[in-house]
Amino acid sequence: MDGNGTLLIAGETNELSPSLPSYLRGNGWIVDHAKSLKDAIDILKEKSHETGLILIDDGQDINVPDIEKCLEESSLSWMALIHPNLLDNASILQLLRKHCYAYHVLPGSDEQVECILRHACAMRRLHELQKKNDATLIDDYEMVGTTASMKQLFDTIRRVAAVDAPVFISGESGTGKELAAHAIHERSQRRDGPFIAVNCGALPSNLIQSELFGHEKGAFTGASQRKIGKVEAAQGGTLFLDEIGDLPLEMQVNLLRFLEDHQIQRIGSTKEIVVDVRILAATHVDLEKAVKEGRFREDLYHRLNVLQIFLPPLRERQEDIEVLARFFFDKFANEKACQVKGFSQEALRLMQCHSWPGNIRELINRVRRALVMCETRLIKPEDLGLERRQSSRCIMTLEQARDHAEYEALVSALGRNRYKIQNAARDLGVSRVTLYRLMEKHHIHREVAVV
Ligand SMILES: Nc1ncnc2c1ncn2[C@@H]1O[C@H](COP(=O)(O)OP(=O)(O)OP(=O)(O)O)[C@@H](O)[C@H]1O
Repeated sequence: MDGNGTLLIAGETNELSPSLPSYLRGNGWIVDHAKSLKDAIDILKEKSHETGLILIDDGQDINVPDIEKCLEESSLSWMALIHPNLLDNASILQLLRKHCYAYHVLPGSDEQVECILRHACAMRRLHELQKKNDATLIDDYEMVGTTASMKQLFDTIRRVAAVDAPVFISGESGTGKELAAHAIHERSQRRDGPFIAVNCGALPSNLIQSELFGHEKGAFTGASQRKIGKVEAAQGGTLFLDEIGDLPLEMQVNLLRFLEDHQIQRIGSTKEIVVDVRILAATHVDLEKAVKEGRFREDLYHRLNVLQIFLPPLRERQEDIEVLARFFFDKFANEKACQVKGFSQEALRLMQCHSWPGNIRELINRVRRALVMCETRLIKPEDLGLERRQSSRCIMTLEQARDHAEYEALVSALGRNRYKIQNAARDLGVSRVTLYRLMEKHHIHREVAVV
């Protein structure tokens, strides 16, 4: 590790290793020392450290929730120094597993402790470096993307944000249409005005008129109050009309009229109100087809379709899958300290092969689920709910294809022979020793195998 690491020591060192802080300082560490957990939490709130050393002695009343609070306060790399008696304490062991990079049982020499701290600090720096590399790929509205199509999209967003014309955003469900609309608004001159989103598909047809344009008190049965519609609420800002393809034909006429004269009338009123909004519309259906089939007005289509943005499906953005997965992993893992450190190679490979019908929304859900399900340091395919079965759309090198075929042949022979090693080995034309070696290579568990 190059340079000095920053370290917070939490706990009283006097009886344990009185020389430790000065030893570490002497070796170039920048050390803060909090004698109590409460002081440690206060310091962590103010200052960031790369590494933490928490001392858990047996003599005191062990307060597990307080220790956990301290370990969760910051995402630094923790090492624990614990009294040997605590190795029987299930809650302490769970804390170590969940929050610490490493632990050492007392007594530990200053050299040993420093060696572990150096590793912890190096891992922390590696993690930060990777985050920084990924972060450079994140646009400033938290839209992640590395592929050429995403870079082009970010560029288009910047361009369309600079003008005030309507934008038509298309793309499959979950590809980020609403996020793109937000990004346009945030970069436009209207950023200080409201951003109002309306899901045209979710509105019952009898309420759409009032929802969009508002109504006066007593305009119809049940209209006990004046209601400002979404269009008026977006005054000075941006109105995002999601699922515009689901807007009933009669409402399409009203919307077209508004787009032409920028005036609305609340139901039950004859007063024209001028509303200055920018319209962004989105759909996941083929609107041109809807126009051809007479379900969508052609004049409205052309009004909305001045500028276009297309959000590509995730399966066509292979390089983005891993970057996005890591982005959401960091986002959710940081919400709570957890023992999961990343994705296994197999999980990453299967993510590349999956067709992602739900696009980024599906990826988010799978990563969240994996963080809950995962019981090891690395997320496995099953934690993500992805099958090990290979999808035909995955791009593989010859070596990967061979590897995969080998795995499939092993699993199928073992399954056919109910995990009887001798029989499976005979079917495969290999020795038992070779079969064992191959099972180990592919992480096929021997516990279920019968010799
Ligand atoms: N490039 C991206 N980087 C980071 N997060 C993204 C990106 N694109 C989409 N997301 C996230 O994915 C989720 C789905 O995005 P969004 O709601 O914008 O999709 P949509 O296309 O509008 O979906 P629908 O058609 O179902 O309304 C959101 O949580 C959004 O923040």
